[in-house]
Amino acid sequence: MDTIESVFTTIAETAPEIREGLVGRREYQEGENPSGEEQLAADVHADQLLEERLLAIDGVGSYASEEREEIVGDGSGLSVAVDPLDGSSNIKPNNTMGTIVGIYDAQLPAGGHDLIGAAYTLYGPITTMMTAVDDTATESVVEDGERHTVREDVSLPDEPTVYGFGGRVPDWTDEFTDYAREIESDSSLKLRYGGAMIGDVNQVLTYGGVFAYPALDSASEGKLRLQFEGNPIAYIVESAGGRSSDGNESLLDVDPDGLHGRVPVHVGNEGLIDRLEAALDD
Ligand SMILES: O=P(O)(O)OC[C@H]1O[C@](O)(COP(=O)(O)O)[C@@H](O)[C@@H]1O
Ligand SMILES: [Mg+2]
Ligand SMILES: [Mg+2]
Repeated sequence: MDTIESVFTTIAETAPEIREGLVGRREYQEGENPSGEEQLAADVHADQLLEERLLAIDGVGSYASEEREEIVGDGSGLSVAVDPLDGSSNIKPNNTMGTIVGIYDAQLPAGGHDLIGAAYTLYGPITTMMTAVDDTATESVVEDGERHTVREDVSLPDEPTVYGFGGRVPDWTDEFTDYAREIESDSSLKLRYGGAMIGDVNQVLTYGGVFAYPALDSASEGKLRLQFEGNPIAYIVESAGGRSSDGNESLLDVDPDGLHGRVPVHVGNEGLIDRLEAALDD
């Protein structure tokens, strides 16, 4: 099995333990992650499991995660960049969460064009997984840590129907606000925002539409991290025939600003992202 497939298999095999490990780990603990955010015991538990399992894979030489300052490993072979638990603020209200992995054929921090594979697992009513390699996305149901393919060559529906925008409305820039008003008044689109990027992106990949966590007046780089969230999600959405943008260009073209650098994230149907870039260009 090649290293990319081994990473996907390891993420699927670890999913039940991460999911079961949520119980009893819903409290914030001492300390912050490198982005200055509080850490849940569940974040740290998932991070520890994934570091151990992924670094044990032949061909994986570096492990980095949003939960730890430094890269771990001997730097040989491929690098994996992980968001062990995306949407962890959703744990208390028992809403969706997920795990994201980007597989880079380069030392980190790296640009999106160094990605050779990406995946996420979604802990929803059931556990599903989206994997992307060689410009093709595949959706699986994960049962007892085993992947069962349910959608091959995933592609965004031509007629989009959902949108979800993060950040507080009063904090949106004027240009993004104009775009949001245009989207809200489009009768073919309805609001679907769950507070976990992975759940919101999976809706876009299922129904077609747009997800954004945009630049804010208070945070010009937005909230999401290029290495662990922006790049892998862009790789997956673009593999499904969609587009990604930091507001100006594909996220995969953005030069990394350190390991934990943030970036405005917009992903979805090509037409909706084209309209976003036009709106931000005004
Ligand atoms: O709470 P906010 O500001 O709406 O932010 C929601 C966003 O923050 C995140 O939860 C950040 O991810 P983490 O939970 O991995 O830190 C995204 O999943 C989500 O899109
Ligand atoms: Mg996240
Ligand atoms: Mg996280």
